[in-house]
Amino acid sequence: MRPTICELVGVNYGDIEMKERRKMTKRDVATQFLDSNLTQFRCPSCHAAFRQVADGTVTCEAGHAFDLSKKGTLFFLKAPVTTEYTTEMLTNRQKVLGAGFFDPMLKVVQRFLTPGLILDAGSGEGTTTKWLATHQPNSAFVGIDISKPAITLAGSGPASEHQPLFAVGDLARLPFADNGLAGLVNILSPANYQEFDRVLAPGGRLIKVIPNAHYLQELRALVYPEGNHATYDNGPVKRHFMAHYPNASVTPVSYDFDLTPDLFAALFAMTPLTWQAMDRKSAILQQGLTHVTADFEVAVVTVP
Ligand SMILES: C[S@@+](CC[C@H](N)C(=O)[O-])C[C@H]1O[C@@H](n2cnc3c(N)ncnc32)[C@H](O)[C@@H]1O
Ligand SMILES: [Zn+2]
Repeated sequence: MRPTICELVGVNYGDIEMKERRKMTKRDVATQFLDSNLTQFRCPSCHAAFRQVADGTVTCEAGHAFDLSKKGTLFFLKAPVTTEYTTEMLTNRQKVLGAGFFDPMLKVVQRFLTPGLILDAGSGEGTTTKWLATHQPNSAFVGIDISKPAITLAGSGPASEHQPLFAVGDLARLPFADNGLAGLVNILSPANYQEFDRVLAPGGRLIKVIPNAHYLQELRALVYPEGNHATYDNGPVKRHFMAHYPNASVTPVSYDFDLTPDLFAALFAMTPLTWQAMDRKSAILQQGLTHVTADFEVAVVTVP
């Protein structure tokens, strides 16, 4: 028998033929994902294993039940948490990232990934998770973010062939069993290294991306024309990471990204950085930028 596309690319979606998968709803796709990887998860409330996923609900051994939304997303928090990112900011972030702003950085992240189940911790509106899932088809990806509006956006649009599973959750209380993940990416987001160590398998990779000094420097210069805020100091975040993982390697990634007026407006609207300059918004938008610097450090460690 000829292999299906799923078998050819090696994604663990179970035995479902691709033409059957195309007829599935997003909730079905998420159910299939969970069913195929159920032992890798655990209940975020009581830490018991998940017993089953059926009728759109995943249930733990102790009876805690989590319903899949129509978008195939899960809600793993006790109560919603409000963050500084509004749906409008997240939509603009999706537009800028969708235009490829992070692509060269994500290519470097992808180089360090090994096949298996991979978590994007602090996935935001999901563009990074989807990009990695498409470019690393022999792995399965989960995106977790504490912001419900972010995960709602991540779950929007048609499900792709390599659809990640998205869940609202806290990266300090991850819904994963101990020592199961092949990889954990943590891009411009907060971290909890104790929890990351718990969920990573021996030999698993942690890849943390932090902004470097010149990240968005042209935008910073517009926002703070008089001050010394045009560069960003990643020292505290990097020192904290290196203290926990002294054997980590760090790869700098820096490039220029071209902006149209439309993309510049989206860039201005996607970050809290520009809140300082809301009173000068129309002047800044008129002045515009034709390009902006992307400057990161990609810190990688293989856990023992
Ligand atoms: C600057 S955004 C980066 C999002 C995405 N990685 C990206 O690069 O576009 C930081 C993200 O971390 C999320 N976050 C903050 N605290 C979190 C927590 N305790 N658990 C999960 N996500 C969290 C925020 O909701 C936000 O989406
Ligand atoms: Zn439970």
